[in-house]
Amino acid sequence: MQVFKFGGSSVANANNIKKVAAIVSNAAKKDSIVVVVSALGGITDLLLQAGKEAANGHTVYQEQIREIEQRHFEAVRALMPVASQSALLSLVKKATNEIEEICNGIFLLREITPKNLDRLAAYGEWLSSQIIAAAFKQGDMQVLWKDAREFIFTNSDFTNAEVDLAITEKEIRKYFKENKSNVFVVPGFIGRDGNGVTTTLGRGGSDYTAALIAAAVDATSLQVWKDVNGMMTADPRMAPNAKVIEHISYSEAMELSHFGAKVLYPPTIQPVMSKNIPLYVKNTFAPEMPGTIVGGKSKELKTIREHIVSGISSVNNIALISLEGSGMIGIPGFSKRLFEALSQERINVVLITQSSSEHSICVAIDQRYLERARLVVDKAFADEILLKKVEPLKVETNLSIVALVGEQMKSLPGVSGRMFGAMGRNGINIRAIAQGSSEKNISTVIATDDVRKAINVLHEEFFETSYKQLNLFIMGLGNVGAKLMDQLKQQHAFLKQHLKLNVSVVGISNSRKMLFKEHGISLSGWKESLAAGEPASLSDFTNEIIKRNLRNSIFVDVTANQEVAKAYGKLLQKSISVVACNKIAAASPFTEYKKLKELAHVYNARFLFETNVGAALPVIGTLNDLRRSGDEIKSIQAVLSGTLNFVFNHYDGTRKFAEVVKQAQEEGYTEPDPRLDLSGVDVMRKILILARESGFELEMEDIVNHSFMPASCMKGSVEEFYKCMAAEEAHFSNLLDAARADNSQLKFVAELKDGKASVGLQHIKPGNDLYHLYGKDNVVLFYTARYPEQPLVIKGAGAGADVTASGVFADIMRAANE
Ligand SMILES: NC(=O)C1=CN([C@@H]2O[C@H](COP(=O)(O)OP(=O)(O)OC[C@H]3O[C@@H](n4cnc5c(N)ncnc54)[C@H](O)[C@@H]3O)[C@@H](O)[C@H]2O)C=CC1
Ligand SMILES: N[C@@H](CC=O)C(=O)O
Repeated sequence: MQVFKFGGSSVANANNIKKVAAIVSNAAKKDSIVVVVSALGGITDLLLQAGKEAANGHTVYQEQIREIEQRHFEAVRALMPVASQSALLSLVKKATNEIEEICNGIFLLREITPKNLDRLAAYGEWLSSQIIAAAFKQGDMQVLWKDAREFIFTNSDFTNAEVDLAITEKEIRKYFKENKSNVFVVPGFIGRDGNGVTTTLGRGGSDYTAALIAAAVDATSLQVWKDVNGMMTADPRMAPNAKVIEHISYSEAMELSHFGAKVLYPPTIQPVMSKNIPLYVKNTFAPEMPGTIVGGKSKELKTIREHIVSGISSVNNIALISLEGSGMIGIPGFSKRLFEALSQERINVVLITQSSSEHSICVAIDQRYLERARLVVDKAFADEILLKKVEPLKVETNLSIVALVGEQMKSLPGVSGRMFGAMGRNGINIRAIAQGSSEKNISTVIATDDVRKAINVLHEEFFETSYKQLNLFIMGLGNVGAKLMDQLKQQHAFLKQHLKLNVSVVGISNSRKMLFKEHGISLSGWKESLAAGEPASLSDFTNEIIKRNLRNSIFVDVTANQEVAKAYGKLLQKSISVVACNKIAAASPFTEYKKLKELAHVYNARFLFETNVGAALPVIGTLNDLRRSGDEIKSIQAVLSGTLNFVFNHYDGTRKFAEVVKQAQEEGYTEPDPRLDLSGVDVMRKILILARESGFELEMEDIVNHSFMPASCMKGSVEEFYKCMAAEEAHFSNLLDAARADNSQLKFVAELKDGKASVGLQHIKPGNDLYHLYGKDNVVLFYTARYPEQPLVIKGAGAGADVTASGVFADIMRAANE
């Protein structure tokens, strides 16, 4: 004999019931089947609402009862031939009349009791089972209908009654021994107490009815048919990549169902586990799918199992209550009194942690019972609170529990480390932790706002063999930003295939417009979409990043804007990594630069700015590697301006100096404001950043700038700057002539020596390491303790949108792989 249970959505209407009939008819060809059914989807809620509306004096309950009636009438008419409908229609009518009479009574009294609620709710399963049994009889099945109240006996704890297992098992066995049929149909969820009054087994209790029957008759299997393909590794509404769990042990299934996986009603597992009956979770709408097998032989489990963790579950509406005080240390009985107080109020304890110092006990409860808990606990410890041995109950709300479940976790060190590491890198603050010694479940209490992110982060960490999701927010879509978008588009498939990274650009902004798309902005049509976006606002953009709270979020600053640089701190504090080619933050006052680094460290985020010096050349990374390995930077000599190198390489007297500068700007080497390059400020920023990364606490004001520009050209607008350079052509040609006369080339050189930095134009002779530097190249010479005479040299293109974008891209990959 097998027991099949069909849930509310599986029997929501006639079409679905026909699918159920096909499944049962097929199975009944080989075995005798007990079918336990829920109420038609939504009917239990309607019944309870009708009762509550009546108690509140609202006549809307009458409409709700008509709706209940109509739903059942429709099912009867669609399932039964006209000639056989009348008996069933009058059964529905009789039942809805009774429901109405009960509600009329409640309406008059303006009072509803748990007993009445159970009486009302029971009509749902009773009616559905009658209709389904009649529908089955239309086919080739021999069918017996049986009211579960005749063999499920409970106490009188209405709405959540406790089953008397011994009598129930005996009565079920007796019935199925004495009655033979191909198919039995039984209403789930309902039972009766010692006085013969109807009770219910708690919401979802039909699963339990089926499990009780399966255990009592020693069924070969229990099949729970749902509208999902099985138990999932996580709630698919939260984690779109959740997968069906093929095979899971009873205790894992129990842990998962206790912690919010609504697929199985928690008490369901115990009866089948005690008899080692395999439980299948299957999909009524895709019966060909294998579903999930709960239970079975452990040997089989180990070979099938791919993952250390079986599933991730969560439960919302949690409050943490903490009892703290120095008076608790070393004195037995505090926890006993706390739990007794909670139990008196029938407050269920969901999770417990106690510090080894015994200074505090922290308990997670359903948030609905918070006020009751506060009152009862403060009352229980009133004397100690008065004597200041214990503090009044501390309370935190809007929390959730997210738990990893898996039997294999206990044999593997490092699972909790991976769990906390992944959550920490994503800025998820863990308020409390619990892990039982069985190590089947590691539970964390976190803010409810972080639940979606946490589930996805953990799913990625423990289940994603396919890919890791990366969410980018890019601000600044000018020369460099646009190239970055091109490169992301070009590499998208490669990253997914080879690095298992799915990169989505979720937000973009230039100074005019901004745009967000959670599942990724099209990398082909982004320009048009951005043009149609909403007006840009830095604060709205950054707030939106925080609000979206997506895992593996990276903010990419491709502007040259000071205000944008000021927003990094706010993002880092939310564990959102920052990748910047904007140099303003790293060249800001030392305290601010240091603070950003500290924030990144404290909040487990990355603050990366490799392109601040030498575009994509590995300058900062190399410097960091040298220092990390214990080397010491003695001095640096460098040509760090692609623009100035380009200008002095191309200025040969055949064209005006201003024209060559214009060409550098047009080719995308200059800063958005080219005066920053020509004045030497851009190079000052770069040597400042190198000095700081070398360990020196320098400020911009400490850097000596031997500017070669006429002071008059640095006043006014960019247009006036160009006009002034044209007018001062003689000044620039004199510089060139002097260098030629000295058999030298002009190079704008940055130096750091003995903690002091300077920048300025120099005559560089053939043979000098800085001499052979073409186009827009940069060169950096590091003299260190380990490179005392022959420097470590880094050389190559130091400006240009394409190379800079590739440097930004590389920083994004570094942040992603952290
Ligand atoms: N061009 C190069 O070779 C290199 C450039 N960089 C840095 O790259 C950055 C960008 O340079 P380019 O792309 O050439 O500049 P760009 O002027 O072409 O682009 C800047 C973009 O930032 C946007 N923007 C400015 N303020 C904004 C705000 N408040 N909110 C949103 N968007 C804003 C502008 O609308 C524009 O789309 C600069 O910081 C520069 O120092 C760094 C290394 C090399
Ligand atoms: N404007 C800069 C670009 C890179 O930082 C330069 O010319 O070097």
